[in-house]
Amino acid sequence: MNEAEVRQLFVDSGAIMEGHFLLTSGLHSPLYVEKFQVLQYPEYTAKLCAALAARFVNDHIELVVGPVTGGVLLAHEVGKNLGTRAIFTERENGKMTLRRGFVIKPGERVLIVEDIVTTGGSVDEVISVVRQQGGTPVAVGMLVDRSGGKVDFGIPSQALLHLTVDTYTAEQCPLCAAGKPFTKRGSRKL
Ligand SMILES: O=P(O)(O)OC[C@H]1O[C@H](OP(=O)(O)OP(=O)(O)O)[C@H](O)[C@@H]1O
Ligand SMILES: O=C(O)c1cc(=O)[nH]c(=O)[nH]1
Ligand SMILES: [Mg+2]
Repeated sequence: MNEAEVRQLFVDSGAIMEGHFLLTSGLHSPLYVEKFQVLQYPEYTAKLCAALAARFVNDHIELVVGPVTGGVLLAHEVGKNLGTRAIFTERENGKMTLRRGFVIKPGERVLIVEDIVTTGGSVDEVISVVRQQGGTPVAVGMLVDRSGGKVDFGIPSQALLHLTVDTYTAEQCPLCAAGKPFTKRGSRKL
């Protein structure tokens, strides 16, 4: 899939939403990409993940890790394409962690996958978990990088779709200043 096809899939699925949103980073934004409007179709998830996995076929990936919620699906499908195990991280008392008895072997070469990246904070936390467990974070694969190319994980990264979207602190948010109420969509408890 090329970038235009990925963009069209997100638009046609109704994933691109306008309004006033509180993001997982605590930032506010007039645009939200509701990945599950796309991921609810297994056929689309499979196509996107095949395209993402293709970017990393020469990286000798041994394990794919993604953060809950979308990362569970993405890791599974990308791992299927790469012939690896697939596990996920989740937050415990707000801290990203590995549960469920998941183990990363020493030196294991890990691909981190993520659905939407805004600040890159969630991916950074997953990278830290992988390092703490003794694994080797090799690269990051994203469906959508909405940071305008600003994110830098210190390891190679690839995104299927690049967007540049405004984000604001609550204090600087023009939508707050205009009195427009915000909504919170993701699973993180803020
Ligand atoms: O780059 P960041 O600033 O960290 O933001 C991106 C993260 O926020 C969203 O997850 P969220 O925590 O809202 O939960 P969800 O995946 O369950 O929707 C999104 O799925 C990414 O994981
Ligand atoms: O930053 C976020 O929390 C976020 C932004 C976005 O567009 N979509 C999403 O699922 N999460
Ligand atoms: Mg998430």
